[in-house]
Amino acid sequence: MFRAARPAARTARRCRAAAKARAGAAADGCAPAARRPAAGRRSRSPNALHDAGKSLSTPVVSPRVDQPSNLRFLTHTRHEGAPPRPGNTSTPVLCEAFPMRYVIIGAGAVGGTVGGRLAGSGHEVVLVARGAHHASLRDDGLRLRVPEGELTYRLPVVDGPTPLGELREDDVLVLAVKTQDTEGALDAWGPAPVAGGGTAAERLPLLCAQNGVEGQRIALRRFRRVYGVCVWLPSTFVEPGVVSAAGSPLTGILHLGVYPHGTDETARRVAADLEKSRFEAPVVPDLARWQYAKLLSNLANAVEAVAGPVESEEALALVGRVRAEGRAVLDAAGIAYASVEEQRALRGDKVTLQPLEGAPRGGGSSWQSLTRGTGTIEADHLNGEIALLGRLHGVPTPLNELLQRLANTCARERRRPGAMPVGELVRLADEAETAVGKERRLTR
Ligand SMILES: CC(C)(CO)C(=O)C(=O)O
Repeated sequence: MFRAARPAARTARRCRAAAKARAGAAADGCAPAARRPAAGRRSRSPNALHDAGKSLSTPVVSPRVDQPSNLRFLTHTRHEGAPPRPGNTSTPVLCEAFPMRYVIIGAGAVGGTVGGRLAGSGHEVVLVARGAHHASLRDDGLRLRVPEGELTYRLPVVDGPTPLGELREDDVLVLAVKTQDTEGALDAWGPAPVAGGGTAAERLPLLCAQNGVEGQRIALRRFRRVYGVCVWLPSTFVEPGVVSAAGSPLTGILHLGVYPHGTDETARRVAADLEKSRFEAPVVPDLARWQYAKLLSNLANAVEAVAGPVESEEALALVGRVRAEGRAVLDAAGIAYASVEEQRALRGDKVTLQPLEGAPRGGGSSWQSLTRGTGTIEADHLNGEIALLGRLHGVPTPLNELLQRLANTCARERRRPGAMPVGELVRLADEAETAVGKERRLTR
């Protein structure tokens, strides 16, 4: 529960002292350095299959949970690099000396990994899950399979905000559900009351750790304080209660920033916590540039889901065409995106996939949706985002439309991933492009 704040002046003094100490450390060259990968390692694609490896050890980790909150509010400010948000003039800024509690809404592959890693570095974490996953997390803890072994985290687990009572003023909500589940999650969490008055939507920071660009836009309709995350985190939902993340030496790279643009103290504090938890977390004023670059890479998700691993020359060539279509659309829309070289330079070998026993990585998030037979898939917000922008800016997108349609059909009909031979998919892609070419000639 939220505790009474100390007198603001005293808290401000403590925070200023902490900031001064940090600045001094940085000047002395003692600031925490970004983790560097071991030299000489070969990076593997996060989408590669990993099914060989060594035995798992099973340490039971007892992260700090339910520790008293030391949170104190310092000042009120607005985020930098962006105009003030209406109604957001009294956003409390949390003093860096005091910890925050992370409420992970959607503790699946990405959410479970982020939550587990934060808990492992001593942060207070609440997991939100439903059904069999909720029951397993509650009864047996979160089992996180990572290159160090299987780590078990016994954390508070809820299926919605009600069991938590009032949310705390130091809560950070991390939305890690798939984009198509965003509305439902926000319906539940937006109106939740926060200690001291107001609702989550009015007062708490909401970080959208999702693929695509739409979740944060949906969120900003309801929440005042929205942050975007560019999620580079190969992870898998193995079975209820178990998630795996094979990246090493880092578990993932999570760019973050204020949505729609800018940075602020909350983003920096979250990033600092993530950087203590095996992530690199650059706080960037132009997050969209990274997110659109990631969107281009996620256009291949549907190819993998529909036709299996993108390994053959045929499949790689098709992905090249699908991404070229995506780039043409972004260029026509005047949307900037980080280049492949810039992304490669930043990521280097920092997130190299290691074999994990008992947790083979079959594929990316769309592949996993088909494997689990969830009945839905993210394609409307990946290939569908390109189709939407194409229609808005007059650029035909036959390949992305085709993939969006096929991926949705596979999900709806609960087909296994890779059900269509890649040759057949290429034939359909050729046909779709030819049809658009003919249509254009006729309408000229
Ligand atoms: C890059 C990767 C594999 C992990 O973040 C991904 O985006 C996905 O699975 O959709």
